[in-house]
Amino acid sequence: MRNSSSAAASANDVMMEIEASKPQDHGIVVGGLSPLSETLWKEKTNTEFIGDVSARLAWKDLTVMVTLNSGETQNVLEGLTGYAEPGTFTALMGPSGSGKSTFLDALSGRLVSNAFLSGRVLLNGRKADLSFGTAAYVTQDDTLIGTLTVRETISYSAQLRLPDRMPWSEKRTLIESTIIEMGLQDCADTVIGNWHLRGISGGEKRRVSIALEILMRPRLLFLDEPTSGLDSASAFFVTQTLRGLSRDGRTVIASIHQPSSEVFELFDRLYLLSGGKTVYFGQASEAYEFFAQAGFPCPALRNPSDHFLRCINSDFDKVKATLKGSMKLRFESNEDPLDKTTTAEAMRILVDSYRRSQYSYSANERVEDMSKVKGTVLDSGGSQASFFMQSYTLTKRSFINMSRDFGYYWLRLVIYLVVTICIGTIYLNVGTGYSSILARGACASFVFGFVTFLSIGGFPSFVEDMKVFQRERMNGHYGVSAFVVSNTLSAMPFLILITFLSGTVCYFMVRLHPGFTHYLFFVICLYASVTVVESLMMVIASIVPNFLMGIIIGAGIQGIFMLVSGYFRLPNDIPKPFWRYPMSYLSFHFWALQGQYQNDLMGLVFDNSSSDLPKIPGEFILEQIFQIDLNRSKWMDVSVIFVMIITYRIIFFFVIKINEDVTPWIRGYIARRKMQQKNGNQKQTISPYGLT
Ligand SMILES: Nc1ncnc2c1ncn2[C@@H]1O[C@H](COP(=O)(O)OP(=O)(O)OP(=O)(O)O)[C@@H](O)[C@H]1O
Repeated sequence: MRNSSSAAASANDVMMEIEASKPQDHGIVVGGLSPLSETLWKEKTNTEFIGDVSARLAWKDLTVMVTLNSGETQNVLEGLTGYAEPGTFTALMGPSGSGKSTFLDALSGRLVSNAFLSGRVLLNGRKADLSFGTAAYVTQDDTLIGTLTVRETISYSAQLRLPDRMPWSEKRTLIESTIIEMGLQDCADTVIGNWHLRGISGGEKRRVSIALEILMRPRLLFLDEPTSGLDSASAFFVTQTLRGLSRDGRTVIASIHQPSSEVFELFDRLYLLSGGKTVYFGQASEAYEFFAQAGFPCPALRNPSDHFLRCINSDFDKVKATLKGSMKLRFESNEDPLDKTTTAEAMRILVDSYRRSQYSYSANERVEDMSKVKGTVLDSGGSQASFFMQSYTLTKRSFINMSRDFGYYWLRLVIYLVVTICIGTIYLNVGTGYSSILARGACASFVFGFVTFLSIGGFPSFVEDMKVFQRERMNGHYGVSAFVVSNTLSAMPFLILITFLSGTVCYFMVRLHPGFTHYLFFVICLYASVTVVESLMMVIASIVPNFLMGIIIGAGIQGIFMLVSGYFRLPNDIPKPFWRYPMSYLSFHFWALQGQYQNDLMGLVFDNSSSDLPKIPGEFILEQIFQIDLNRSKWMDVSVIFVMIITYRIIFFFVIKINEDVTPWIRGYIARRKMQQKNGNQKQTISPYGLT
């Protein structure tokens, strides 16, 4: 009874959360905030909160210039002027390579380092730095965690970003209302899907990606080709959802590739780009008229968006020329003006017509008006959750993912067990005869060399983790340190389980040195060795995000480390420069073998029962045959491996930081230098003023 009333209450909350942001009249709601959105935004705004947190975005004379490797510069966007208002859905269209993605990147502050922006981008009349969370940005690819359900994906994202002090009931209301808003109720408890789990459809995945970004109730939403790769019904559903989001007073800008006529009808405004220039900006419904006035009316029965793109896609010129050359195209008399002129010429006419048109004039006027009105400063600054909440949530999410993904650790556990059973049967009850001396050495070398090497198999999963991290990081969901901490902690239980089980099988089948501490050392050393390989592979994944290249590099590094471990060549015989110092000391195999040899042989006596040959103490073998320094404790050797794990984790942290902060700066600097040198050579000057 109590449960059902609380469920009803929470359902009411969810409906209130949605209802409050629905349009009240026939028109568009501006700044209509639900109760929870209002709480969130009150904390985010720098200026006095006046209830209106709508985003009015205007851009004037926006030009983006990129430097190419040769030092040449190229204008990708040229003098774009326009605006996007709350409650509207602006579609950005243009042929491939026309600059749509660059335009979205320029507006959202995500331009790559060799691209330079000039002109103004104003948010609510103020110069805006839109990076990290002020505006939400949904990228083209859906990098989601395949093992989580839709509801879990959104819930974890909420816990990662919503303030810690917000009660769970309120967080749940936001999560449920987001699920309803994106039409995901039917698949809320279905997994996203991966290589071995059948999951939700492509259109649903796209809606989950959008749901994650609207969770924090952003007022400005950028989407890069949200409908590409979807069938017409899914594309229509996604676009309809975006239009619905805009009707809640949000400002939505999306680049759309080849929309169907149903999808086209959902656009409020259309920004048509070709070769980086504005072909048309205005009401989507007035675009027909503009094209007709410019001399390119849309023929009856043709999809308007197909016609617009046909008029401005210069690739058609090349296609026509090729077909003409091969005599495949017969020219019949046709009334279509496009058949009488080249696309390049049509584009020139359209760009000129737009520049002189009423549409361009009124866009300029509106931009001027918008830049005079100073509104609320929208600066969300990304996640509002504390470092501990972020680390805890990421650890939990990552742990659940690892436990559900068969390929992450379970498969490795099976392989480890199979391999260690093989080792166990080959070295079964190895004994203390003379021949067991080399057998013990070889067994240790194989376990700490090849068996730990198998950890490389986790690399594809690390790469997937890095992709999710990069998307979430770009959108300001959490910090790098929280990611590194969670990544380390979540793997720990699995690695302990794998090494404990396989180490135990191997230890007792081979019957290595008897005694609990010896067994414990063997398992700890195996755990440390597998963890250090994982840490090394994580560093590689952060530098080389391609899994084939990463596996090859990881295998190469481990092969070299194995070579100098002291088994294939005895420590004192390894050439001193480079191989012994520093390579053997950098090799974790070296420390693992030194420790395990001591652990196994010290205290044992080897004899040969069939002859009168002398008994050989383990200490003698260690010093004289394996060249082990007995003054150093085996625990010291294993400690060195733990220090290596920490060092690799620190390197991992810094590599991510360098990738984020230093590399773009260096690339930008190089691009600028190349540009300056080129200009110097050509005795030209490109004004650096206004370039950012
Ligand atoms: N950083 C850059 N360096 C060099 N060239 C660039 C850079 N960014 C964009 N370009 C070039 O600018 C043009 C526009 O690229 P952009 O990705 O913005 O086009 P698009 O309209 O989004 O294309 P698509 O629809 O195929 O994704 C392309 O020719 C591209 O090669």
